[in-house]
Amino acid sequence: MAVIEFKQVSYQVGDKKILNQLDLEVADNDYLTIVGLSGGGKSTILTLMAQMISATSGEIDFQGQNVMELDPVKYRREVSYCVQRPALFGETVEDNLKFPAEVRGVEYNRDRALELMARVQLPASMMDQKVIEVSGGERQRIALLRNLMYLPKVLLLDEITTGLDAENKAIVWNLIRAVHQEEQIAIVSVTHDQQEIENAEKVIAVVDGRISR
Ligand SMILES: Nc1ncnc2c1ncn2[C@@H]1O[C@H](COP(=O)(O)OP(=O)(O)OP(=O)(O)O)[C@@H](O)[C@H]1O
Repeated sequence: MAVIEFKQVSYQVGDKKILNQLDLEVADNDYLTIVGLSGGGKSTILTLMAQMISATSGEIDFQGQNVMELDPVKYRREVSYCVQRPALFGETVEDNLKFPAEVRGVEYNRDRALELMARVQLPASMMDQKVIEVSGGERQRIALLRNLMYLPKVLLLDEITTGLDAENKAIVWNLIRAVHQEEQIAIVSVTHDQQEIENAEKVIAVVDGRISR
């Protein structure tokens, strides 16, 4: 079954057609990699999936229901969006891992946070580290853990390993592949990374706002 489905989705700003009558399906356990030249519309597809913006025309469904009819707060818990060079919140690393519990009004699960930290090779001692003191690679890993404290149905990744070194990239991809396989989370990843593209399960190329087949 499709977890996200685009039906003839267009996105236009002024006279500029950014996406043109796009049909696209993300199945329950897909790992979809979106590629294409710069400016083709890849990030726009992700921001539409994340409901940061709304389609100009057409319909986007989540598990068979029009997203326009769904509660945006609940939707964002199911469809989680991670960007390149994400901002960290609060003062410490742990503030970021507490945040998902705070917005849900539930108790923070420190064991879960520590388990995730270990999976991306961050020591427990880093919990108290100030966010302004973490490196770019650490920041990307911490932000990704924030997305995974509560497992979404779909994880949207916008060039999240761009600018990271090979070691950091491998750590990040290992966790993503693991949650995809173990927890059956659908992944939609926009990338220019050659290695990621070579290892991709399903690739979609976007050219001038359309899927090129
Ligand atoms: N709000 C907006 N107003 C005007 N133009 C926009 C807006 N959002 C996106 N665009 C334009 O739409 C096109 C597609 O942008 P998008 O960011 O989706 O491309 P992309 O394929 O992700 O590119 P890149 O690989 O460089 O990140 C670009 O030409 C961009 O300038």
